[in-house]
Amino acid sequence: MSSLNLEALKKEAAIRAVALIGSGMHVGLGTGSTARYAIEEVGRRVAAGELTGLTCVATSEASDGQARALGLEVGPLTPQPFDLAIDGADEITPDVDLIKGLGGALVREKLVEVQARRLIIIADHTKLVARLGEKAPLPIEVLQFGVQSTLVRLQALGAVGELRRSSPDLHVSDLYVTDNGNFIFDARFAGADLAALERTLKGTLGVVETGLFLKMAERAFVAAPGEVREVVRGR
Ligand SMILES: O=C[C@H](O)[C@H](O)[C@H](O)COP(=O)(O)O
Repeated sequence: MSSLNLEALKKEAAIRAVALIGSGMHVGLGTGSTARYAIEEVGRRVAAGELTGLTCVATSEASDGQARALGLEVGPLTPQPFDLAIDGADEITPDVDLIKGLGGALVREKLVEVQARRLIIIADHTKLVARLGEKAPLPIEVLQFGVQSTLVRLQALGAVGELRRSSPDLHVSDLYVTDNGNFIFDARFAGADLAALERTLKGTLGVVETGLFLKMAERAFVAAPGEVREVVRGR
């Protein structure tokens, strides 16, 4: 499938999710190439007068900038629950467990989305997997300070991977730095107990957060040619 067609599918999924937003809602805005379409559609609906009194929190500097440029009201993260958060994902299981963070925004995404009454995922069909880790590595955000020591601890847990670079260009040796000033270790793990893996990783010194989003999402709109499929947790 051409990348142009995939973009059209991402947009279709985004439009379906944004249709769930109503006036006066407090909304979490995701990050990435699919979430961009959702933010664009929110902006369109606000500009058309279809939505009023919306307040938003963005999960990255990029999404914050896009939303503000569209005239959306964007504020800081407070303990106020979100009616809805809409975001993309890198892998989606049939029970809507997720790997997120290939776009580098996993920490802010988790901080926002854990407060969402409804977390709605949007994606094209290439993101569907039977098991997490099938295609994507697991992004783990780690502190810059002492990173080599953190990597030794992660490798001792069985992680195989590498620190993310800022560019796939082999001549660029700079490491990717997140909006929070941290590095990302893209890891592969053997083993099936992801909840246990998450607990172990969160207990590892130097680890800030992981891209495992387990039992957080309510549903995913997954667009394939000719249909947008709803994948619902617990169904
Ligand atoms: O850190 C980034 C996020 O988790 C994204 O939502 C995820 O990587 C999916 O991005 P995209 O829609 O560009 O495939």
